[in-house]
Amino acid sequence: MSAVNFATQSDDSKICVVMVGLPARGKSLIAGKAMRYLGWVGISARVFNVGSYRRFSTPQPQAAFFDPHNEEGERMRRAAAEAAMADMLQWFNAGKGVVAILDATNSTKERRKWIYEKCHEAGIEALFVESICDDEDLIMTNIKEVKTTSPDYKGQDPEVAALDFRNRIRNYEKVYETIDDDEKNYTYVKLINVGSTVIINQIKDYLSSRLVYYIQNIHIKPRSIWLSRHGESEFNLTGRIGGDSNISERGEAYARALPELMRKSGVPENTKIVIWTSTLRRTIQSARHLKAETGYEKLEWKALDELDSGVCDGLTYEQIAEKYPEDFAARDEDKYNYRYRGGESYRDVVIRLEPIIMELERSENVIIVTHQAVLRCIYAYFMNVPQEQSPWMEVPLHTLIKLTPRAYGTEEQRFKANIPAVSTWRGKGTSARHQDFHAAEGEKGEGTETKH
Ligand SMILES: Nc1ncnc2c1ncn2[C@@H]1O[C@H](COP(=O)(O)OP(=O)(O)OP(=O)(O)O)[C@@H](O)[C@H]1O
Repeated sequence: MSAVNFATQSDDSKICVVMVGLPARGKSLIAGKAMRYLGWVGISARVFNVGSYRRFSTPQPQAAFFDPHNEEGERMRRAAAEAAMADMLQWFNAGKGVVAILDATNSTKERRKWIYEKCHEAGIEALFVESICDDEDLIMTNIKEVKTTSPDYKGQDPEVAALDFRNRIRNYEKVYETIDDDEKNYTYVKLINVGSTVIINQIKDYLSSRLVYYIQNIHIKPRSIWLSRHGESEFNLTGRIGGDSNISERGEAYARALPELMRKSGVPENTKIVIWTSTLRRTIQSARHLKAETGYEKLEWKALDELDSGVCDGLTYEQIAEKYPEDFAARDEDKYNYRYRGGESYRDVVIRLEPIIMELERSENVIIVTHQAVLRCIYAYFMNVPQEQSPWMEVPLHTLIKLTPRAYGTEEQRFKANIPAVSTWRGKGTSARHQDFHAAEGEKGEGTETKH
């Protein structure tokens, strides 16, 4: 494997991201997203959630359990933290772990000192991430949105659960200590009111700085991201890959249908949407009517250009199998890592898409009109699709995918334009099925699904 990513570029540091903050400050959301992002770029990461360890002994505690004067509660919470720490150290010792995320309130200086020392002894860099939020309305919304449905309150009245959770927070507030000058030797980032102010201290290595950059870009404003391949192209019709061909007549019909398809997918009133395309003709042409009819701002990104198929550019899969049989087989064997001669692999595409993902995290509503391989990589990021699976996913032509991020997952809806197109999907060990003229064949219909 010749691919390089930022995991291998950086030193071989092991990092423990230590979440800090009162309950309902988005710690688990940040932890979950960071893990998904790291997995996508190929870095082995795992979340150790102290709450789930505590649930073994105390599945449904009441607010009083978290009272600092409750000795029994304190002892059990300490035991849960120790068990999570032990598992984390064992995971690092087993050799494959690069980033562990310790998801708990870690609300006192004493607790953080204990974590810091444990990590230090084991040669692990501790990176503290504190989320501070004093917006009472937002906290109440958070409680109602995610806490009343937590396993801690299973089967309980949501109103009673919300009140109990509020009291749980009050108990934590009694002992909570924000990270301050006493801890100035630690590496930390403080996110205040969902990143409207960010304080960064003592970041030492490349991986930590990438992580901090990612975390500080996260926002929680409601928004959607729409994904579409370009309309059917002339190359699609002849089964050739790569190139910079125009869209076909049916591709043009899709381009005309796209504004209506967007409306059908549900665009909230007065929503500003930005169109992103690649620099290749087929995506620009596919977004042309959408831009003209809506007046949405449009950006062209080189990073969204299709996977570069090098010497195979302009060939059909049959021709590739004939001319480069070994390469064809090698690609089937490990499609994610296979790099076309003089071209790219999926792994290379993910690396060049990293700034796109960062920008997407910062952005609100965006429609991305791009290419099959690029779309698979972007989709894999949002839907947490494993690397070995993502290059084989079917992303049909003339279909709009709407992704809506929720607190702990992304909701997906697909909208098909009723315009036939060739299928460019190729199963392992076969040549392209580009002769199949049924965009809708065997696909998932319109529907909603949430993945975590
Ligand atoms: N930086 C933030 N500040 C405040 N709220 C946030 C932030 N990030 C995400 N949220 C919101 O917080 C809610 C998720 O809460 P989450 O479960 O992640 O909190 P938590 O801090 O892990 O709580 P707990 O300590 O109970 O596990 C979501 O509704 C999300 O929109």
